[in-house]
Amino acid sequence: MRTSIATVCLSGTLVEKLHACAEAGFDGVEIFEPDLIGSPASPEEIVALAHRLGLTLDLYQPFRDAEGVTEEEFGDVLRRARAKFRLMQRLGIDTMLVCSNVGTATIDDDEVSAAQLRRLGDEAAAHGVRLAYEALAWGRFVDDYRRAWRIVELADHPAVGVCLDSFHILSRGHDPAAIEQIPGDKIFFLQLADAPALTMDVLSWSRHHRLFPGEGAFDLATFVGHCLAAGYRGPMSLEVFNDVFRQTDVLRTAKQAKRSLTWLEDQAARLPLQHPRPDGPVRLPEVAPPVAVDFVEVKAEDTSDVDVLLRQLGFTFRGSHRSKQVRLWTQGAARVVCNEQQARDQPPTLAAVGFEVVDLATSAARARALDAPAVFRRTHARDEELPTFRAPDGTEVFLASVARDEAGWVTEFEGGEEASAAPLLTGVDHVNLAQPWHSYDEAVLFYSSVLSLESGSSQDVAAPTGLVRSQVVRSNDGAVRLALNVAPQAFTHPAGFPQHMAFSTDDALAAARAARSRGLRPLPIPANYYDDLFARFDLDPAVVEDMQELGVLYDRDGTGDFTHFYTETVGGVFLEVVQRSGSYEGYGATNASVRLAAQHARSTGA
Ligand SMILES: O=C(O)c1ccc(O)c(O)c1
Ligand SMILES: [Mg+2]
Repeated sequence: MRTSIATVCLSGTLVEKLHACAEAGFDGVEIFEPDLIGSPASPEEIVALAHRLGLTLDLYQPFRDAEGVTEEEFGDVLRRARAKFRLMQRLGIDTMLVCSNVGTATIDDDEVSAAQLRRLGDEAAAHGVRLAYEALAWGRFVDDYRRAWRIVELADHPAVGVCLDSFHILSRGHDPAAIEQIPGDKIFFLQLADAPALTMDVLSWSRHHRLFPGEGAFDLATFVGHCLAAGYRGPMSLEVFNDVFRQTDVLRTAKQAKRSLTWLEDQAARLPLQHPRPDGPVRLPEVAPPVAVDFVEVKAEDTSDVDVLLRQLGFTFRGSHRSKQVRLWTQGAARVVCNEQQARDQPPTLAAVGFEVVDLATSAARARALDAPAVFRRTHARDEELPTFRAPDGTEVFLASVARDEAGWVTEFEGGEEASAAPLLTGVDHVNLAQPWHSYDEAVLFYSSVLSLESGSSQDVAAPTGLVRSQVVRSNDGAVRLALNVAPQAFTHPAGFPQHMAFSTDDALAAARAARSRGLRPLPIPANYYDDLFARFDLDPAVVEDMQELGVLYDRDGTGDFTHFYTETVGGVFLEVVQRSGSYEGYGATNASVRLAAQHARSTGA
């Protein structure tokens, strides 16, 4: 399907925006009026540039406060509209978005609004223009797309149709199913935006927090499905007002936007549609989510502090790579690679995560179809070249075939020991990746779309230096879980906000005891925490005493419980050991804020 994007989604000047939209692969743009008014380029220059870039100009917007006004006021509406129609002729744009009246409406009467839109339609038609009437969620009288359609139906004018904007419909909780009652050729335009689930007034929500599809909580696939079933034939266009995207790199945001539409088109294509259109929607290569984390890589000039922690947690040193400065540690199914190549002056960070996928070729094709940037580096652990992509946070994502011959690359490591036959730690439970504030939403979309993971709701965890926003993307069966955390702004030092990997165990207390016997000093947890544990849960005092002694934390909900402990942080990395019982699916959010305070105390000595 044709793709389009409103210029308001992006940072920069109108000319910069057009270049970025074209480079990201959009077919067209919506010209957001303030971008044009503020541009030194004439309408004719904009047309020439768009033509040269291969972009169509699909929509001019917005035209405000047109209907439901007094006759006297309407005279001025017509005067304003004529000026805009002449401008649109210069721009060669044939569709103008008219949003429902917010500021000047005094007449709450569909007949009056319809008659005014009809007269505006006559004027538009005389200029070769059509009007797409959009119900803003905060419109004075018209704030529901079903009412906007009723007015358009009453107006009964060939140049008057509706514009459907997912935000205005889904933010109000309006059922999009009635879209199917609108004839497809009366849906003149379709604007798409996602948004996080927030409880706030819709105007602020819309103007500051919209997201690209796949980054928020709206069910946009179903929404688009209704539009396609209605017979909509126009472009899928993005209209996202967002405080972050207004200031991030224009090309990067445009590419993220395009990825979101590619993902959404695929989601919509999966729905059984009554009226599939001849030009799509296009499917992506379909892949199952990864079945496991293959390995996690720590990179540093000197990883020896991490090696010590791994040894204390019971990992076995499996050897050094025969040709590279890389060491392999394993325990159960968990593999950690310590990489000292090309890391001069770098403290330890989580640099890469490998994922085991069932169908390597198709997973790589999907990543490429979503324009995931390829990384070319010699794989540290094997001679075969694994498909590798760079996530928005800089993490390198390796794809490895679950069916490959494991012995192959492990034998490239020499001088190591035999893996333990009875490991206390059994695998990787989750990997926690710190996100720069400006690429968090992009990361949610990247990991969920490229790896076919599902994103849950986001949570805020209090730290002494700020709130840490956290969202998990995971496979349905929980075998792969990534926790994406936005670091508070205070974390600007080189190691950044600490990241961690959590290993699973069937007995966290035993694992903590064994680690202690190997010299591990767990992250110290305040006594107050254990006093509070008694208040939260009816626990055996002897068990809590053990927990306190070993720095072990505990959580429980209606589904099961969670017992876990943390190592100290080295550079930008720490390790966690977790035991899930019953069907507990959380991450101990209450405990995470205790952990953040403890880490803060350790780093400041306070
Ligand atoms: O926030 C606004 O005013 C506004 C303007 C035009 C739109 O298409 C829209 O959805 C919102
Ligand atoms: Mg809109």
